[in-house]
Amino acid sequence: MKHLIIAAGKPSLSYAKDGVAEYLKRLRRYGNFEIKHIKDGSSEDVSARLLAASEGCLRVAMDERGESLTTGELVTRVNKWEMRGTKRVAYLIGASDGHTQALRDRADMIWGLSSLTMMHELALLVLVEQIYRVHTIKRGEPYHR
Ligand SMILES: C[S@@+](CC[C@H](N)C(=O)[O-])C[C@H]1O[C@@H](n2cnc3c(N)ncnc32)[C@H](O)[C@@H]1O
Repeated sequence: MKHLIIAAGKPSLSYAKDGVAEYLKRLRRYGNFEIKHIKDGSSEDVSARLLAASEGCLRVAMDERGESLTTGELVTRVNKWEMRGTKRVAYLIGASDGHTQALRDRADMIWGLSSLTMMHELALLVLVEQIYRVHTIKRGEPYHR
């Protein structure tokens, strides 16, 4: 299953950029992971671009008001998607004013990393760390302890 992360705006915080690059590098040996940065703008424009870029994917809208999962529950969710034959999952990180209702309505899941509002680049970093953590758990590797 391919994991595609789509985020609005180019990364500008060097520490977040470095962290994301590090986890993406580590993830290489676990499968197919990609981060796509789309043009920033209003919620309407960004949500429309996120929907277009995630066509055909199982959509996970990242949102602080979303469902809260433990890492173990996330492993179960990823396993379930794989067992159902999902080919591509897209995690959607929104603009400064968040996602539109139209995007929420078309999401298969709305996931909150915490109930704190984070800058989109920090949300991206926490997201890739969790995706990395999930894959080390699936392989029985010690990182997750
Ligand atoms: C600055 S936040 C937008 C906050 C905006 N006020 C809202 O109502 O959604 C930019 C993006 O980062 C992501 N984000 C920020 N905090 C998050 C969290 N705790 N969980 C999941 N995603 C988060 C979301 O995708 C959000 O659209």
